[in-house]
Amino acid sequence: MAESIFLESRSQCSGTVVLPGSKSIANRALLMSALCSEPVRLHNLLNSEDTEHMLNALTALGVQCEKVDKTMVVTGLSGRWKPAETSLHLGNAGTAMRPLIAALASTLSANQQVELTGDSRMQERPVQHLVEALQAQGAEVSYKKASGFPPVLIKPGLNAGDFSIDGSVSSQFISALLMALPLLKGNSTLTLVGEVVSKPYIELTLKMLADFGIVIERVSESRFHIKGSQSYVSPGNYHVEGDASGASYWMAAALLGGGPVTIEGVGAASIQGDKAFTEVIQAMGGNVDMGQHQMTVTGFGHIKGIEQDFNAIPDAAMTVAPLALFADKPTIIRNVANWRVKETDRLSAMATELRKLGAEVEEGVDYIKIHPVQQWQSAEIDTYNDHRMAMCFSLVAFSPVGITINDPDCCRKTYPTYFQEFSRICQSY
Ligand SMILES: O=C(O)C1=C[C@@H](OP(=O)(O)O)[C@@H](O)[C@H](O)C1
Ligand SMILES: C=C(OP(=O)(O)O)C(=O)O
Repeated sequence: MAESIFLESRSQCSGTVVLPGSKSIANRALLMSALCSEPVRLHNLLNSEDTEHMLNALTALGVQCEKVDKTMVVTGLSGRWKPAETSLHLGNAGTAMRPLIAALASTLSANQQVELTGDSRMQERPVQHLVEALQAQGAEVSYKKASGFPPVLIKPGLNAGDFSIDGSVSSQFISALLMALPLLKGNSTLTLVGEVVSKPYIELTLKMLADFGIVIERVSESRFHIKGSQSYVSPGNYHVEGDASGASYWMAAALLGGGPVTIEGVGAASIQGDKAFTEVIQAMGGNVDMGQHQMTVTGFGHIKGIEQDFNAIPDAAMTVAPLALFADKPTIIRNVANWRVKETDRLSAMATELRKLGAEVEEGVDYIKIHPVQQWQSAEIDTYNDHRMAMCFSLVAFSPVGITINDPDCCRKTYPTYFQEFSRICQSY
């Protein structure tokens, strides 16, 4: 794709979008399948940079991943990885890095060691809480560069026992432990400490673990009992539902462009927390007709500013920012401090780029307040190698001035076909 793309001013959006598979579900399903001993046929697996990294890593560990028609057939090794020593490059895929740290620490056998590394941004994204939780139970995980960040070297040595994990920076640390601890010899407990963020992703992990035959006993909101020596059991076939975070852009486009837009792949039956973005769309003035696995969104030409705690849906929350530019009053996106440790510092990047359009923006430690634009300025938007920055700012095409987006191709992390789809359903007349 071009280095930048100019999206001319649009006024309408209608049609049907079939969502690609969810990144969060795809990378969990790949890892869980790799931990089975019988094949799993994964349907509607997302094909994107983040899933490529997980697939390549599992393949390097000896897992057979074979594309048969539209299905990915994964034949796992129950954690009996093949190489004695290897280094795995995981790009900037948090859903690969964090779960693999814990899974490998739990399964490597004597004389095996694995280095996990990633791109330059991954080397700035924290893993300290997870690594400390593992080290406290004997894991040999060491930092190869900066303390607290990838790359890490993992050796065997982790024991079952009483684990405690700080969940205030990333829920991925908790998901990682929930997936890994059942593999240890011996029973464990897991206690969550700190103000846990992104909670629905923990529920997603628990639901998927149950689908793969793993039993986790939740004794309270923040405490789990986890039996050891469990085996992941192949469900045979596993369907990856559409990406609910990706759906947020089409819901927003329908709100701005009137709709109706039918979004297929996510509905009331979804197991992803980001389906709650439908409530945000309604609060901002849209209508959502929910089916079990799809929805239809309509807008009415009036967008309401909102103030809300978005801690539970940090990814979809970014989509509120471009909508706020068109609203009738200021919008405040609250409690999103961990935006700062994702693909880029999203609070800072969002404030900088929104201001280029003529918006008055206040950036707090853990919030952003966005005033509606009075006078649109045409701008060239930088995307910071952050797929969500690129996808969010496409929505500014509904302004009278259109929008230029630099490096739109960074959306390949989770949604490679995004801009083709955008041009297909968002029209200029
Ligand atoms: O577990 C997951 O699949 C994810 C959890 C969230 O991260 P944090 O828990 O770090 O907020 C989310 O932002 C990320 O895109 C995917
Ligand atoms: C934070 C994100 O990704 P990751 O899975 O790398 O954490 C995201 O997709 O918005």
